[in-house]
Amino acid sequence: MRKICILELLGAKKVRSFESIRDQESWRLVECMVNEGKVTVNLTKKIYATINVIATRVSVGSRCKDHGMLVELIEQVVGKLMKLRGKIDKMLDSIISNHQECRAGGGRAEQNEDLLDVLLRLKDDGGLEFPLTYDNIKAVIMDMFAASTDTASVIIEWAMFELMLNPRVMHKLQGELRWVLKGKKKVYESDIKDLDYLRLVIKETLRLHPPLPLLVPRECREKCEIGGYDIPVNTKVIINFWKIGRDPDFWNNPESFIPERFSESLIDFKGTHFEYIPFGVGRRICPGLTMGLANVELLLTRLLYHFNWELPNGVNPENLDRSESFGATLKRKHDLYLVPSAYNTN
Ligand code: HEM
Repeated sequence: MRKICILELLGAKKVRSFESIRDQESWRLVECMVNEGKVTVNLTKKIYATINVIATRVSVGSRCKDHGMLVELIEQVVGKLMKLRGKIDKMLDSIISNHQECRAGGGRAEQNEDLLDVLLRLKDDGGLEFPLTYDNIKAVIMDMFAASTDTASVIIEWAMFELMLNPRVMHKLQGELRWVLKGKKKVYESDIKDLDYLRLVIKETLRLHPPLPLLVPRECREKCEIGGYDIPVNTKVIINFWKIGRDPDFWNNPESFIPERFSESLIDFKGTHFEYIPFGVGRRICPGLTMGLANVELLLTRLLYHFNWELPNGVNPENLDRSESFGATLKRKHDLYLVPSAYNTN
């Protein structure tokens, strides 16, 4: 299944094929905020809703009549897994049969397939070492929703938080965006390749605020010794990347938000530099890295290029709340409220 994810679902070509979905949904958010004018917005909710719709459309297309309901149920699913399982299962059954009807009528061209189309095609084609069942397919679709929504939205939110706290970085980043994009009325994904500082800002955000701070648990396959302690075989090992990312042995001024620290450095997040593993490492490294970054880069760029941002009345950077919530994903404890004013959108 991991092989299918990497080769068929989450590879660079497939990620590129969803460019128009990322474009439409992040632009919908820009237009909505431009229309609302200069008022305080709950940015947490807006980012989450946008990323969520992108994840849903990418996974099962927009043909699902129960879309809104599905999104709501998925939000609740983490806490109430067993109770909601039956409901979600039914809904996924109905989405699957819609897709099958479409396939029976000739189906979609390969470049227009959503992830569910790909999985159904692989199932029908046969020839897989382990044939796919509908339960397998439903489980993967649920994983795609869950793994792509929280991760990308919390990165964007923490990046916005750090930028409000660090006006120097905000100024430099918006300077880069507006210099490179030279008055464009709308930013596209193809513009993003030239935004070097944006990439450093995302990297630094991932260091201080990794969405999955403890990665996924592992098990020791061999007995070993670490720091004088004997670790028996089969011990569950949890890697605390949050702590590693702030370890003064590896990072100068670890608590400060300094994107430039990555500019002359070869450190990247592909899992070979163990001091920096926001996407994990080894055989279980995140297969959705390209898809996740594509979502983060476009939405963040549009939020920063098309708007200037202020704190709501009465809030100073010093009392911006930085509390984290407890859970598998490192979310903010409280929603982030900011005031956008539109820049160069008409
Ligand atoms: C940009 C945001 C993302 C971040 C920071 C992130 C981070 C991670 C991390 C840290 C792991 C655990 C890796 C390990 O323990 O070595 C992981 C696993 C995983 N991620 Fe992501 N992820 C992101 C986006 C996505 C997306 C968009 C998808 C799918 C559409 C995805 C699918 C998965 C899956 C299926 C696994 C489990 C892989 C396995 O256990 O073999 N992720 N991710």
